[in-house]
Amino acid sequence: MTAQIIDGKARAAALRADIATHVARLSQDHGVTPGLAVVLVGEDPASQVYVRSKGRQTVEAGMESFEHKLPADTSEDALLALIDDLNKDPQVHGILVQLPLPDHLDSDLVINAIDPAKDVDGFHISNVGLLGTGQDAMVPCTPLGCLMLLRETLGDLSGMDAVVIGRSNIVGKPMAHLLLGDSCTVTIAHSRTRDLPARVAAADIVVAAVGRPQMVKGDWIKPGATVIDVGINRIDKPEGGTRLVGDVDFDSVAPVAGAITPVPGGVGPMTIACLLANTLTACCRIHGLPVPEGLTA
Ligand SMILES: Nc1nc2c(c(=O)[nH]1)N[C@@H](CN(C=O)c1ccc(C(=O)N[C@@H](CCC(=O)O)C(=O)O)cc1)CN2
Repeated sequence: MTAQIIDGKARAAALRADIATHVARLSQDHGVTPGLAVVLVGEDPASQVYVRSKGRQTVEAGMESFEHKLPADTSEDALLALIDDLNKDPQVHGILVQLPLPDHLDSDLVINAIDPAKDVDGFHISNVGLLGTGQDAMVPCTPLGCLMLLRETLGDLSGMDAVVIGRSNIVGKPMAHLLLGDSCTVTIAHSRTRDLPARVAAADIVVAAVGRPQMVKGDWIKPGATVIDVGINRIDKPEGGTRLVGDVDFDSVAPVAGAITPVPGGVGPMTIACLLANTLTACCRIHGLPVPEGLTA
């Protein structure tokens, strides 16, 4: 068996095109343009790339982009004051603070200062609680993107056995809640999990979000399973230079799995497309307008 390659890049492009259509209609019919504010503290090179992509794709979708780039030594008070301004700004419907923040800043404190209605990352404790109790929440972008890819690949997920490897607040935990919401039987595995290969071998769906390059091997995988690789790891190439790999050993897993996301070009592009989806959702909710179908969990 050779796995179907799940083309996240193409799926993300289609989602962005759909969002752009809705944004144009929103402006025309209601005179409202969704606005996304992205806050970057410091000069982490990867974060700079992601923030640039977010700004570009926001504008391409017809939305307003507000970028706030702050020096690495920005104080917590200054950052909280900026968030307070953005919470009050009627042009801003979505607020995102790029992570990781420099060590002297308390991420939880900063995230929980964002108005939950504008929390397009879905990291605010209110949105975490709403998702955990099956209510309408802003859903974290990466897990939302994974869910969209899974539904498109498999259709109804009900009754399937899913393993989520990784228990982060950004991916692992919300992913598990989303799969549970779609009536999967969910195992959350982590660094202390005993006999991880055996647990993975029992799963119809494997979501790897552990941050360890090529950890999940082909002989762990149930033949025909769907494998979603959230990892983005840069490793050295034997001939010099570097390349991106996921948390899944693609070469050994692809011949066994039924479907698999590549890295790059799988989950990553869906993260930013879902950020735009969440911004449109937040804008509609704030203005009391119906949220277009297909953007939320
Ligand atoms: N506030 C947030 N911070 C971070 C998030 C997040 O969702 N919210 N996620 C990650 C980084 N991230 C977006 O911010 C992100 C990561 C990767 C990609 C992506 O498209 N990756 C490409 C490869 C890119 C490359 O060449 O390096 C791919 O997988 O094809 C988009 C967004 C941490 N911080």
